[in-house]
Amino acid sequence: MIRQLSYWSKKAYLVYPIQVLVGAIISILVSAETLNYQKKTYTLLKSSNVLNIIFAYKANKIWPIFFFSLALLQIYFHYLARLDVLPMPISSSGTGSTYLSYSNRRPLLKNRVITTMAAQYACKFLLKNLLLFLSFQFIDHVFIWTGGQCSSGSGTTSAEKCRLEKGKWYGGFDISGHFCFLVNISMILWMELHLFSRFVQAEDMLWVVNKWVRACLVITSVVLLIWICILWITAIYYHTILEKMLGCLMGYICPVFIYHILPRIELLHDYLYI
Ligand SMILES: CCCCCCCCCCCCCCCC(=O)SCCNC(=O)CCNC(=O)[C@H](O)C(C)(C)COP(=O)(O)O
Ligand SMILES: Nc1ncnc2c1ncn2[C@@H]1O[C@H](COP(=O)(O)O)[C@@H](OP(=O)(O)O)[C@H]1O
Repeated sequence: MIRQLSYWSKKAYLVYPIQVLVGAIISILVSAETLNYQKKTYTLLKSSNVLNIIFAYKANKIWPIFFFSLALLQIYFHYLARLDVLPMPISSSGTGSTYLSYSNRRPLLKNRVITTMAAQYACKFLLKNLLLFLSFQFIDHVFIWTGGQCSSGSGTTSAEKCRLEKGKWYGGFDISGHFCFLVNISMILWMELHLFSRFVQAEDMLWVVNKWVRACLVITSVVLLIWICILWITAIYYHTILEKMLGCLMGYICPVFIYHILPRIELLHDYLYI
């Protein structure tokens, strides 16, 4: 399972542009009338469908659960890998395997591993929120500058606030918030799954992956697949091709900053990476 996860999490970044491309082809080949009829007929295609409500509009409430679960897993496995004596299962008096007691603990190194990685994940979380905040400021202002508005009459410049006011967000160039948001949060989890599976294999710690670890990885993967399903609907039934392309492109802002730029900031390297 770990090996498959390492492979698919490495390839995941290709899925979203392919969805935009396939969705564009379908939206060209299938008439707008047919797509609009299907959108109005099938519940799963409507904005109010339960998947969209729970896994898109409330994604900022569920995403931290998976992010910090993977963070804790990474910290735990890095902590174990830094111990001199890993807990090797040994047969005992028939009461199931017990573990060697840890020896040669190096408190300083143990603490440094935990504190450094905790700082790393705190920084990743803050950076994700900051970059998404700025991205949605950009998306919403482009919409307003291109003549868009909210039908609630409040004059809000936020699509989210407009929706909460039960208004209609119409009239402007509407870069896909679903693609921008769901690709960003998905790519962060894919990157964390990749880093974890690669570390477990590199440190030969596959035997530490118990049923609880596997359950965490499987549930996270299922949610990522649900977000891919939601984006198939977005890719086929919503937005213009350019709005989806730009939304998808903006979906890589967080992964690029967090996993390619941040690790290369020398000033922070000693504080965030071990
Ligand atoms: C190098 C060290 C860096 C550390 C960072 C230091 C600075 C930290 C500051 C962090 C705080 C930032 C303040 C902003 C906090 C937020 O606003 S977080 C929320 C960001 N916004 C989103 O996540 C928007 C999500 N969008 C939605 O949910 C949308 O409703 C939707 C689902 C995409 C649907 O879009 P519609 O257009 O409404 O259809
Ligand atoms: N997968 C999906 N399922 C249902 N509705 C979707 C969707 N993707 C986008 N939409 C809808 O398309 C509109 C623009 O979405 P976004 O800008 O976030 O990509 C939003 O509708 P509303 O305008 O009714 O809120 C959103 O709910």
